Amino acid sequence: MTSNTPESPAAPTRIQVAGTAGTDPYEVLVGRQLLGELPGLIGTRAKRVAVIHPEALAETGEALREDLAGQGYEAVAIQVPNAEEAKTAEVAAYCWKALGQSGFTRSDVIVGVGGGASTDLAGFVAASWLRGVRWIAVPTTVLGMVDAAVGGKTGINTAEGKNLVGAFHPPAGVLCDLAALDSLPVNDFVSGLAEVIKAGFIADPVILDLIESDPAAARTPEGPHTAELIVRSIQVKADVVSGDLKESGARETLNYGHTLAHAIEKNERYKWRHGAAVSVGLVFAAELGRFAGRLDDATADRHRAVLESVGLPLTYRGDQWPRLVENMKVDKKSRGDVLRFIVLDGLGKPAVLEGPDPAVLLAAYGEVSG
Ligand SMILES: NC(=O)c1ccc[n+]([C@@H]2O[C@H](COP(=O)([O-])OP(=O)(O)OC[C@H]3O[C@@H](n4cnc5c(N)ncnc54)[C@H](O)[C@@H]3O)[C@@H](O)[C@H]2O)c1
Ligand SMILES: O=C(O)C(=O)C[C@@H](O)[C@H](O)[C@H](O)COP(=O)(O)O
Ligand SMILES: [Zn+2]
Repeated sequence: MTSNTPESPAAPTRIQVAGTAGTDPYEVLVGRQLLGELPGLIGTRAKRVAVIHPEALAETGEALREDLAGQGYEAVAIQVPNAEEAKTAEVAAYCWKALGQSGFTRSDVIVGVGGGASTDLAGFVAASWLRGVRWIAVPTTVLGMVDAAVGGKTGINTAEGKNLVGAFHPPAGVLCDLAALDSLPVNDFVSGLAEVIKAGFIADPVILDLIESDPAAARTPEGPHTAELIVRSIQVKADVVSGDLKESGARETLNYGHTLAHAIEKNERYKWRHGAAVSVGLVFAAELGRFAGRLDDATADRHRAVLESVGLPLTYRGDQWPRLVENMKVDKKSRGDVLRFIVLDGLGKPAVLEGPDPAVLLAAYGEVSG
């Protein structure tokens, strides 16, 4: 990837997401200085635009609001808490109130700016307001760009579990401005790499090769492969959701590592970053595949090695297993009382493991107990 000057940004990479289940297709753009794309995505019918952004991006949110107001829209900025504190029914209700007070109609548009938590909330507000208004995602974290903003899963958490309330409501477009990553704290940058590595294991091993070639560089926005890692991961997600928006089959593979990850997040009252929990969940899923006799040792071991090389966690508290099993029961892949996991039958070969023997589950957990 070549660098570009402020005067002449290189043309963005465009990744297509097909419309399925009666939804429209859309594009994910990756590049720099992409906000000029917003008016085209907002369209001519909108009179009002609501910019939902986290506290950490107060200046960005206000600048965007001013810019849109300068273009003639009635623009409001709705500031929400950072991270998982935004993914609550109370914050969604706060957003609904702001939309109601601004007279927001079905032809108006929401712009969700921020990390995955902010775009999950903004998308959910868009899905629920007037039973669905258009929205545009402007992800500003690695994780948001490669995963959360793409694919139309929107939602909030409840005390009982992660993302338990939500809707499939794809955006009209996704703008990934790589410059946003410059202000991201390193822990948040690295946390996003867990989903990048997930994409590598389930579908695109070149991702793993690129990270393994220089793990220290992979931890930074300036890394030589950062843009390629992001584009490749988005392509993996786009390919899957283009064929299965509502997770009736192939989309479950994107949940690799998430059954345990979400149980950990709930156990930590959503104070852990999602990517950190996914990292532990990926090691667990690899061990589960190995103990179930489905995954070879080399590929299972590679999980631990590549995750550790970028500084992601590999273990969780050994004494929490009974609580984690309880938490996993509300995983969205569960059917009745049967737990279902995504495991690998080999590199790039994700598959479902249904109702594993509790002894196998415990053995796999033994490998991630710290
Ligand atoms: N919908 C999906 O398909 C999907 C996929 C993966 C993850 N998710 C969700 O995404 C969330 C995690 O997203 P995340 O890792 O982006 O975390 P996050 O949204 O919590 O963001 C992390 C922190 O960084 C701040 N921030 C965001 N952009 C910044 C920037 N450019 N500079 C400085 N600070 C910035 C945020 O305000 C927050 O405090 C979880 O809730 C997870 O469930 C959803
Ligand atoms: O897009 C998907 O599908 C995924 O599973 C991607 C996950 O990385 C993401 O964390 C998603 O929000 C999890 O969904 P959930 O349905 O298990 O809540
Ligand atoms: Zn995830």
